[in-house]
Amino acid sequence: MGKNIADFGFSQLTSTMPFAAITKEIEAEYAIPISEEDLAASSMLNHAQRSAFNKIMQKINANVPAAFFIDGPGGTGKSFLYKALLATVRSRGDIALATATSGAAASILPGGRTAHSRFKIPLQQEINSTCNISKQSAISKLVQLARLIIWNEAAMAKKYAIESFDRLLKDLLNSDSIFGGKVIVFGGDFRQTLPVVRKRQREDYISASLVNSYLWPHLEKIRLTENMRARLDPSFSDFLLKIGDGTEPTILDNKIKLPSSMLIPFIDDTTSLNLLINTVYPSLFDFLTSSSAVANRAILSTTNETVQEVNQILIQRFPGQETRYLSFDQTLDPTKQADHGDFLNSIQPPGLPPHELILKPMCPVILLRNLNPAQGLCNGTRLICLNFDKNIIHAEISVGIHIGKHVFIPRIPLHSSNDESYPIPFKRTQFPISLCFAMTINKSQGQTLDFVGIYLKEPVFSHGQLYVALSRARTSANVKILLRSVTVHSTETSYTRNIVYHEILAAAADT
Ligand SMILES: Nc1ncnc2c1ncn2[C@@H]1O[C@H](COP(=O)(O)OP(=O)(O)OP(=O)(O)O)[C@@H](O)[C@H]1O
Repeated sequence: MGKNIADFGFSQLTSTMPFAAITKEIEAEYAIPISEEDLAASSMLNHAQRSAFNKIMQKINANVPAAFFIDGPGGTGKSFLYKALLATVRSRGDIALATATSGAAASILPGGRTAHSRFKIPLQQEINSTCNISKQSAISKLVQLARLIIWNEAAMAKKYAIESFDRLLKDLLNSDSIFGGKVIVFGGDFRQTLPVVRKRQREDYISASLVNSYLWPHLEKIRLTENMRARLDPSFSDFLLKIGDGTEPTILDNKIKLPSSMLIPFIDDTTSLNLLINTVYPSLFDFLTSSSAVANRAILSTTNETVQEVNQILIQRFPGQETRYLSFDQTLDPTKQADHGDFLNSIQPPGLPPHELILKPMCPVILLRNLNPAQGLCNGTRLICLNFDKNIIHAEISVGIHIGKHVFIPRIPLHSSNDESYPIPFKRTQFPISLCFAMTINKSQGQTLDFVGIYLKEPVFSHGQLYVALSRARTSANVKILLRSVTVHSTETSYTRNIVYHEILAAAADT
């Protein structure tokens, strides 16, 4: 599974520290495995990655304040660079904290946690919101010891979250310097999806973005440009960049034309969806023998409804005996239970597992909560189910550094979010997982997949979605898209909407 700091002869560090400082969090950081692959990454960097690596390591070595933003289109090796930095710093016996905006992006980094859970950043941020960490806390000690803090997918974070992180570090470290004088590496790509905002208005996305923060001018920008994911298919790489930059010409009704080689022909809804499913998953029996090969395939779609539609079809076709788990849904106000119980069973609020969870041995699922980040169980971790008990599911992690690890998933109470479209506050007791033959485009951000199906029953509805979906694959031959025909004229089935907020890209390019 790899080495940890102790294997590099630094175990004495913990024994020379004051006892009070040897907190659970610090021990957990020292126990993070350092894989041979990540250690070797620093010798495999391309020219721009190497220059970034050297610049950042120089600040760490000199122990001087620095705040960077690694800016690069999808696939240019931002995560690869973070892994090289984390492995290098950790192998010297130092602490490097790995965080990301989303659980899925955090799960890609060894020891990764969401920045919100690591720094107790309030989920509903306002201007001047503060993190809930005292100077005497374990996390405060961890921050003081950290030589490097990485925040991946920062373009997806609300500026107020990053501003409250800045205030937290200044407070914990008694410093007026930006981020308390630590070496901080943010990274992301403003071509990809932006922070989730309630009203989904263009101006709300723009004002919530880090590029509109007082911090943005203080971050030293480092640009990566070579698409390492799609380097074997340069014309695909160029096409992706045009989609991301919004420079692919719009032809019909403000839509772009997709290459016919990437399209699943539209015949009718059912036939074409079947074609897409059979192309992405030609043999579901393969799951029974090779969990990792098939775990790297997925159908991506825009909404939870279309994702569920595909997952339900696939679990029915999946071989094996099904186990059915029904959730127990309770209104927070017990007097409302009788009126709303059945209704709650019928709804599927974002972020909650379904009321009816149908699973089979070896089927792929995704975790919806941070259960135990140190053990690889983050919101976004993908798993393969093994055995089912009444209140526990035995599963195996199928991607990332904890791949192959056997884990147990408990049934737990989960609260609905404060979403206006679901006005009755309630809790659902269910396993915090959902099937992941299909997942939302937003959940796939940060992942490299062997084969990607894109199901656009409705066109994309926000900035960067089409780009994120397309850029998960390494070659154009490994992407198939199904566009639903809105009219009977089948010629229109090769056109789709691409939403790009040029003002965000312009602000991000302006250093
Ligand atoms: N220097 C390198 N040598 C070999 N492979 C590399 C190198 N840099 C990146 N890669 C590979 O290219 C793929 C994309 O890299 P990575 O996931 O780090 O990109 P990214 O910029 O983080 O992408 P995204 O923005 O989509 O999350 C990965 O499979 C990674 O292992």
